[in-house]
Amino acid sequence: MASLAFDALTKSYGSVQALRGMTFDVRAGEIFGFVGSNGAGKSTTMRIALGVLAADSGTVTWDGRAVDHAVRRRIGYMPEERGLYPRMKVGEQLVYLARLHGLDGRAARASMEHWTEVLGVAARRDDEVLKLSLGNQQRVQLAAALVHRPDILVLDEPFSGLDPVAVDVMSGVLREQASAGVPVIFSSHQLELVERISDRVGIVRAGEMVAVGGIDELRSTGVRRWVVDGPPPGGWLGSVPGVRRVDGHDADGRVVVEATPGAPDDVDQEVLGAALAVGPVREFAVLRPTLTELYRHVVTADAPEQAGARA
Ligand SMILES: Nc1ncnc2c1ncn2[C@@H]1O[C@H](COP(=O)(O)OP(=O)(O)OP(=O)(O)O)[C@@H](O)[C@H]1O
Repeated sequence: MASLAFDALTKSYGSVQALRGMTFDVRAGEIFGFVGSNGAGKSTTMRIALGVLAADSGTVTWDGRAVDHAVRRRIGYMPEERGLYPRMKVGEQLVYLARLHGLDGRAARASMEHWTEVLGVAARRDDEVLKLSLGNQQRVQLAAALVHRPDILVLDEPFSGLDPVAVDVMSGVLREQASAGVPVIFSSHQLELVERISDRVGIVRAGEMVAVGGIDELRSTGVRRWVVDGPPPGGWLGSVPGVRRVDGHDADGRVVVEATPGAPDDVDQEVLGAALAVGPVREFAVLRPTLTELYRHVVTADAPEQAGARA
């Protein structure tokens, strides 16, 4: 299956090392959520794919072939700093961009009409971009990324500042594109949204990919936690080495217990056994972390010196 592969990218801006061997791939037909702290290196990685920036070392390939000018023309890109001409009319601008990417006049016009319709900005075709609200400018920005019918989508924070309806429209468009075989990578700080719409997620820390995988796969790794609805923990929890109670997670008499690093694989059986030895256990279940919890764990654990947060 074709994939957009980032392999061992490094990039420094003067003394700031923004990328330190960034490696991952985005497969055709999937939505890949790209997350990480401010300054972790997401925009830098995306800009390198677009050729807006050059890497110091490492490669970006599409279907095994170096991403060159011809491939880049087939990428739909939404830059973080946005890139529309404020004084140009929405419709003219989209037609212009489509033509720039090789569509003939008729196809460019049809594509502009289609995307302004789908994205709910058809009524604004004759308005200058600067007269639109920020959310509507963003819809136009997505239309600009899609108007030339790209084979690959690279979107830098496409959801920031959108209202919930626009988020749904945008997510629907990304899903449709992925279903048509387009690899879609988008960065975001809205982790619940990322968890909801991504097929796979990559978590970046200080210029490196530190966790990557399907949501379920990621959620089943990392910290092991169980919820126990049984006798008061004071009577049994202290007797099990390798676990601790997670404060602030009790609900309806249930406690949350977490394995500490180095705990044996079967420590869950010991927890259950210890609780049962004291009284009845009504519920004992694996508690999988949310993406937000996982993110906090991965991003803060043994954090190396950050590449530097941007102001
Ligand atoms: N043009 C530049 N000149 C100097 N340093 C830069 C430049 N662009 C980015 N950096 C630095 O490179 C690092 C990575 O920045 P980048 O914008 O790629 O991060 P990001 O993950 O996209 O962050 P955010 O979530 O805040 O958008 C940061 O330390 C940033 O300050």
